[in-house]
Amino acid sequence: MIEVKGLTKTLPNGRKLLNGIDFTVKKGEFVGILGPSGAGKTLTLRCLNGLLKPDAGSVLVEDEHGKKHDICQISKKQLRHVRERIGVIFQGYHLVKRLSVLENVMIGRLGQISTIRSLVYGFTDKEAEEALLALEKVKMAHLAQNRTGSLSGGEMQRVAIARAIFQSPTLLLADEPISNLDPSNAKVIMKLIRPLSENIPVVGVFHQPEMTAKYCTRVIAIKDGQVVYDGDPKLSNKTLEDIYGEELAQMEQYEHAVPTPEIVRI
Ligand SMILES: Nc1ncnc2c1ncn2[C@@H]1O[C@H](COP(=O)(O)OP(=O)(O)OP(=O)(O)O)[C@@H](O)[C@H]1O
Repeated sequence: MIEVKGLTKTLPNGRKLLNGIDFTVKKGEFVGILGPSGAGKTLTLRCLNGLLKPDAGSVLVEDEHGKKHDICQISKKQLRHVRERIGVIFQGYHLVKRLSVLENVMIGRLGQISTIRSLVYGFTDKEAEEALLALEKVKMAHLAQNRTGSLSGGEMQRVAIARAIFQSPTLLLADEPISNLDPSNAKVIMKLIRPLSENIPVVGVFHQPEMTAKYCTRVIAIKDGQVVYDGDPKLSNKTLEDIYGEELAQMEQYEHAVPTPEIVRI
């Protein structure tokens, strides 16, 4: 479970970027955060990961033993430990292109092994097998030895998901994980993320209400640094208009303008 209470972030000039964000996400939930540009979605996600310290509020995250930590208050060392179990999937994948696919998956657990072992990539055969299993889950095991830089965007995101799975996370965060992908790859990624929420809470920032309606179990909308909607992932047109305002027309134009790509396997 992750419990977010009263997150507030204010600029020195008095502008409130986050203005009392509250929500709880339980195991079994895949929550999509929506909202217009500049609403505070990414800042919220960064607070959930301990990358940004709010001025006020708390973020309670469970470690692998089920113990809750307020990541806004704990020491840097404790935060490093908690973050070893927070899987994050990014829009830009964050993989090391010169390494193999399998090595990139193993990076997910580097923080959990001793410094000496990590310096020489000292993983055991059992760990390598587990990494391969993670790759099988995302249907990428056949490319385990390939150079990551040779993969397509959709394939890279699948490797990033395998890396997060190998981390044995207690929480999974996704920062616009499908924004760089064509519609068919975006669906593949959503279908891979959703079952992960059976065992851990999953929270992602998205720009595609049609995708969160289909794959998320719940949607939270943020506008002007505040939660303005929290509930059913299928939003009515009225709610979408309330959330996005004039941006909605641009989004609809964009959706209709995106051609379905031809998939040619080379
Ligand atoms: N370091 C910073 N200094 C000043 N303002 C910032 C900083 N980081 C973010 N902001 C502002 O905070 C607001 C919220 O930013 P955030 O990145 O969370 O938006 P967002 O909802 O993720 O938007 P988008 O969908 O466009 O990515 C924006 O107006 C942004 O310009």
